[in-house]
Amino acid sequence: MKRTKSLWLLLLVVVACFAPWMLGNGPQIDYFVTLMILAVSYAIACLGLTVVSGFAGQISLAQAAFYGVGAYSFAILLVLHHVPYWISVVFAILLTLVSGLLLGLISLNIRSHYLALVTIGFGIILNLVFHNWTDLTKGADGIGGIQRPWLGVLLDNDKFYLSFALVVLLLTGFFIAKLKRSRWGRALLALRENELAAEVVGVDTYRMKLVAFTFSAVAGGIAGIVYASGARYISPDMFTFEKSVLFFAMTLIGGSSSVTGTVAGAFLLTFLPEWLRFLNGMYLVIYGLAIILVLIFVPGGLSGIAENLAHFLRKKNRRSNTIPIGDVEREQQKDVPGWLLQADKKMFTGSTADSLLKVSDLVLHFGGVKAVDGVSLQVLQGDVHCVIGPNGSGKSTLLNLISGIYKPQSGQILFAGQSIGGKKPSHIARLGMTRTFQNIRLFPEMTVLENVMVGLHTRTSASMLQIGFGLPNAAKEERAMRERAIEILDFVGFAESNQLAKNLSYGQQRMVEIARALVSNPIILMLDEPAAGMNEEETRKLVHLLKRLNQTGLTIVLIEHDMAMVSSMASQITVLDFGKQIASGLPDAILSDERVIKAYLGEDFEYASS
Ligand SMILES: Nc1ncnc2c1ncn2[C@@H]1O[C@H](COP(=O)(O)OP(=O)(O)OP(=O)(O)O)[C@@H](O)[C@H]1O
Repeated sequence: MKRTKSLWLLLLVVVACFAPWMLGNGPQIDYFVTLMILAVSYAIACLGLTVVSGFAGQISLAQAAFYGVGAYSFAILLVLHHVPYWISVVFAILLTLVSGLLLGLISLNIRSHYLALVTIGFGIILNLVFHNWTDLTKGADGIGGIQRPWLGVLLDNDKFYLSFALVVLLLTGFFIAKLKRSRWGRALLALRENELAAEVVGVDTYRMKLVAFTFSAVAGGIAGIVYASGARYISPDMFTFEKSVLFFAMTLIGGSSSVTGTVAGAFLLTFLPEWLRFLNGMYLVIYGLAIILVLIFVPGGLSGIAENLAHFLRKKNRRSNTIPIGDVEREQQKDVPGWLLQADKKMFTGSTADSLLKVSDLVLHFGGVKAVDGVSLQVLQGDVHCVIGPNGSGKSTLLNLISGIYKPQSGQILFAGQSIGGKKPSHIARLGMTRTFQNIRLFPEMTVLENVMVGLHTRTSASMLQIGFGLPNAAKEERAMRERAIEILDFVGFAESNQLAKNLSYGQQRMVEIARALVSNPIILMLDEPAAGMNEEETRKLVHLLKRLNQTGLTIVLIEHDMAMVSSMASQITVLDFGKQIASGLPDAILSDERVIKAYLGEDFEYASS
């Protein structure tokens, strides 16, 4: 498979090197070659946008600014300061990297349309710099006499330069395509799909945003260098806000998270105005209208059309092979994956007698609402510790505090002896505490397998460069991740994992969320009302699964209203009411406690000790 992809790349590089020479000669061809060089540079810039907007879901309207930073810093060094060609290239890329990092840092806590506005402002400021810092940039006059790379005479020929630019585009495209199918790509997609869920399974979303902005800036910078060297002249008019909008439109029309789609979109929107020129004054209207119609009627862009077609053809020939969620017979025959066994967890925590999780006097008030008001509890290794209480009593808030979603106003949370109060959710996940949500939070546009593989982000380490350049250790790690995710999915009852998470039934989605939380082999699994919305059969399977997991030594914190489930599973119970803990201890004592019956269980509750 890997060899096939490398052969494809080689073949395309060969085609890119020779195709321009097949074009013949003449002024029309010269113009076509010039446009092709422009389109290639646009496509590289748009690939950067694919990473930040398509993968990571961060709206960026500053891509023309990075295109400009790359072009200007390269031209200034090369032409005005006579720095050698490749040293100018390296410094120009480093400068765009820094500017991308800067925009990323500015944008960390800003979302949606506010983020779009910030990126517009960033782009406008840089364009003003290109225009007005005349000592540095030569202002509106621009910089001319930009040379081409080292093959001198040969690259002076536009056709040869086009071959060179096409090879740069191919390498960038392959690098990004590889990235998309890796731990980095999945983490970026998870950030786009559900930022909170990504954080809770261990993806450091701040870091991912910085990575996305920096990567997109570098691609923009490379594109700017390719353009500047190709056109031999640059001026500020080339790097305006309108150009950023054009890049955005190209990416959307192509299909924002598709590499081939983005490249197709860039070429289409570069050549479309030329094809429509016969319409004279009307061509811009038709061009604009065509873009609007595509965006309205084909929201997935060109790649969306191709995907739908492929999906339709595949569906025609396929039977569903997803194992129904209630298939307990099958589940009982499945072994618990070896890596989920207790030995690992003992090693991590030392003694089994220690309390794994200790919460003391935890407080979080929302204005006048005392959501959590001085709660203390201890979870021992191997426990199923249930937290129960009436609606609004503070159970989810307690879990949000423990998993790092909220910062406590006071009190302490110790996990395996370490204070974790106020730490980021991704940090807590890395330590070995994972969770599911009351309202399921999957990554809907990702497949079941990808959803679960995101859960392994904290347990893997291949760098972007190792992945992009296809180094063996990265490929090996990717295979191991895939195997492990398939193993845990198989264990929870999924034989087929290539469907999108959004297409699953409610009960199946719950199971995928649990598999995603389990795949990193956590020390504690925290579940917020996992049986909510499940039918009897699904709940039965869930209880069976959780019991088996607990038997492997997995410690479970369970918030649940289903008292049959609580009674059958709990080894300890904590009861909350109005944010206060009204009882905590063994199930026998708690479920027959007068205060608990009065506040929550009701007089009709009958406890059958198991
Ligand atoms: N982000 C928030 N901002 C303001 N108030 C909040 C917030 N989150 C929770 N609350 C309030 O805190 C209280 C406790 O809510 P919480 O969701 O923790 O209760 P719960 O026991 O999990 O309830 P349920 O069983 O219905 O899920 C409620 O009054 C709720 O309205």
